[in-house]
Amino acid sequence: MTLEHAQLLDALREVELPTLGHFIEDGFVDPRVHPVTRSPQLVGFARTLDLREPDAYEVNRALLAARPGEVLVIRVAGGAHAPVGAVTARAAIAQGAVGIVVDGPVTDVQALRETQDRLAVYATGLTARTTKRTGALAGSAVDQPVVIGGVPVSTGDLVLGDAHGVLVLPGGRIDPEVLSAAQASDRDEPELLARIAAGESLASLLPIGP
Ligand SMILES: O=C([O-])CC(=O)C(=O)O
Ligand SMILES: [Mg+2]
Repeated sequence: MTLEHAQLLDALREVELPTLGHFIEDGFVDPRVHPVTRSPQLVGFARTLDLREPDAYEVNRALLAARPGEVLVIRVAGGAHAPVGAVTARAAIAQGAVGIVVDGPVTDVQALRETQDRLAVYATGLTARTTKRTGALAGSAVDQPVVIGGVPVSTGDLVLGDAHGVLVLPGGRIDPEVLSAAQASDRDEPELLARIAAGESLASLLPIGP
């Protein structure tokens, strides 16, 4: 990872996702994929898994492929089986992964919360219906592009997450002007809030046109 790269990741860990929402329109995952853990801001590179069948062996293949700093991004066809729970989460952490995003449910919720400082987990909900050792996917699902909450994701895309949900940046890129505009907005907002709280005229604080 270059220094520039590391600085970008650091900046993305600091910027507020809702601030990026003022400047970016695409890439926000549908809010039905929501945080299951109370974790630090998530920033990492996607490692995708397209679970067309609820095949537990294929989940293990994705875990073996995961690299430090990655986020497992899993689409669950049918949305009824949990591919992630206590064992998966611990294995992901052992591989250095920083998050898991599932378009589908997860399980073992208590265990997921115990490791929430190290692994952010996003999902559509909870279920006790888990994956099975069927081998149905036979190694065909890791690194396949997926659509998660309406957003296409490929291995190597940047995945951001906070308490509000998940944002995907295709190709791991963000327009530097967008990032600096968001950083400036974050810097300026506390003063605006203070001025509103102090009773300053709203007409002078809230623009109503360009
Ligand atoms: O095997 C699964 O489907 C998920 C699970 O329970 C775990 O990771 O512990
Ligand atoms: Mg389990």
